Amino acid sequence: MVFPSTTELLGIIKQQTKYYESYYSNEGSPPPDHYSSPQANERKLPADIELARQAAREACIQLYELLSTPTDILMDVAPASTRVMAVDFIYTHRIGYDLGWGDKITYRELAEARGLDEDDVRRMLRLSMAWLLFDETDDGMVVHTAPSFALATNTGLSAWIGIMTKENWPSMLKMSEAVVKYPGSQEQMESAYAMAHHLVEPLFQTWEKDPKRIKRFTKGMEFIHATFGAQPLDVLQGYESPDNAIPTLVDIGGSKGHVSIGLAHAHPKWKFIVQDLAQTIAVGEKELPEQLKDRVHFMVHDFWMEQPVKAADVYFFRLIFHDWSDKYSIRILRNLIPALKKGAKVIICDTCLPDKNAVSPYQQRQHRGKDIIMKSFSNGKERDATDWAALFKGADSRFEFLGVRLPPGSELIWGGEEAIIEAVWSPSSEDV
Ligand SMILES: C[S@@+](CC[C@H](N)C(=O)[O-])C[C@H]1O[C@@H](n2cnc3c(N)ncnc32)[C@H](O)[C@@H]1O
Repeated sequence: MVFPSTTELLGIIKQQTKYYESYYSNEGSPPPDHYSSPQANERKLPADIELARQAAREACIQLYELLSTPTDILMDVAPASTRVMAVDFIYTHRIGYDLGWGDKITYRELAEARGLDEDDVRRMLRLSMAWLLFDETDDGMVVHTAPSFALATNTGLSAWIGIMTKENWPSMLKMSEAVVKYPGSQEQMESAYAMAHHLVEPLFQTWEKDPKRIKRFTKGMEFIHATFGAQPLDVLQGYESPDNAIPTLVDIGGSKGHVSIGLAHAHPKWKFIVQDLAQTIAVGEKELPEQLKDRVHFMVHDFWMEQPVKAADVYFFRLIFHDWSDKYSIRILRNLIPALKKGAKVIICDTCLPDKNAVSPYQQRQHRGKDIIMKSFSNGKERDATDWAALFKGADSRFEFLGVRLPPGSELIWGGEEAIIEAVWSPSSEDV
């Protein structure tokens, strides 16, 4: 891979930042910073401006790394881990979760409200401030910055941070041990996560017995979908029923139905059946908007069992297969077969890894990071286009692989573009 020079990177930064800033200067205001209001920071930018912002950000990181010595690169691990610690501290103790934007509070009040030592809180928050979370006023009071306010008030973002620090972080530190103990394992119970959390049964069953974890996970998944997900419209693009029949989509492992709900709004003719484990389905049923109750249904179904909904038009899986190794992913696909009618579509929304040299090392970092997080989590994996084709072929030759497409706008999804991976059930006439 050819890396841009410092001069080229400076050129990119200058050009892209100027373009990004032009959007604000046309409106007569500067771009927001970490101290600007939440409204200014949460504003959704037009696609071209957002792309310019991302390009400038990536070039800045590349420039920073180009100006780093080999020792610098390695020594950066220490501050990076203190950032995780600071975020975990705030999340764990809900520091500032009831502090309004612009409100001030003393360290003592923060500590007393959480039953913590004042000096511990001061030191942890001064570390957090160095990472742009909270600020201290001239008179020694604590106030929010835009990032700390976002963590405190965006329940989905907060849940996602909790998943990262409480669930993932301990398992990442077990990874090196797991690959020695269980080399090349495809088993969930042999994952770094299982080791770190001392699992006695598979993780989804473990979570099922812990309503707080289920709530955090469903909330976090909903946030990821709303913030980085492929737009529901694109998933069913080209699938409108030609004959006025009411088509059905089965959303397998659909959590609390956030994707099906989005799809239901976009496709008023379709019916949706969301399947998941019992606790998750209970959350979904409780939260389902009244006006969708006739078209979005929930069903407890374990995808290790045969699919009970026969002859649906689409069997949909979002962010399911990356949780599982090939051995288990093939099992999930095979459990569909008795239910499939000729022409039924299997639509998967998941990552499709780009070629190693097709994207910058910075973007590779996101993709490869996700791949190894899935390994540490459950010995799952992210797949490239060849892997996806092989998965369907390995499940059954009657799955005709239709390919992978990236929905419009996926280039805006930083490091996490969700591909749409499709197959059609095509038995030969003797098989039908
Ligand atoms: C990574 S989440 C994806 C959720 C949702 N599809 C989304 O895109 O936000 C995986 C989902 O699979 C569900 N799941 C795990 N094991 C399952 C099983 N054996 N049968 C059905 N669902 C299961 C989990 O409860 C969870 O909701």
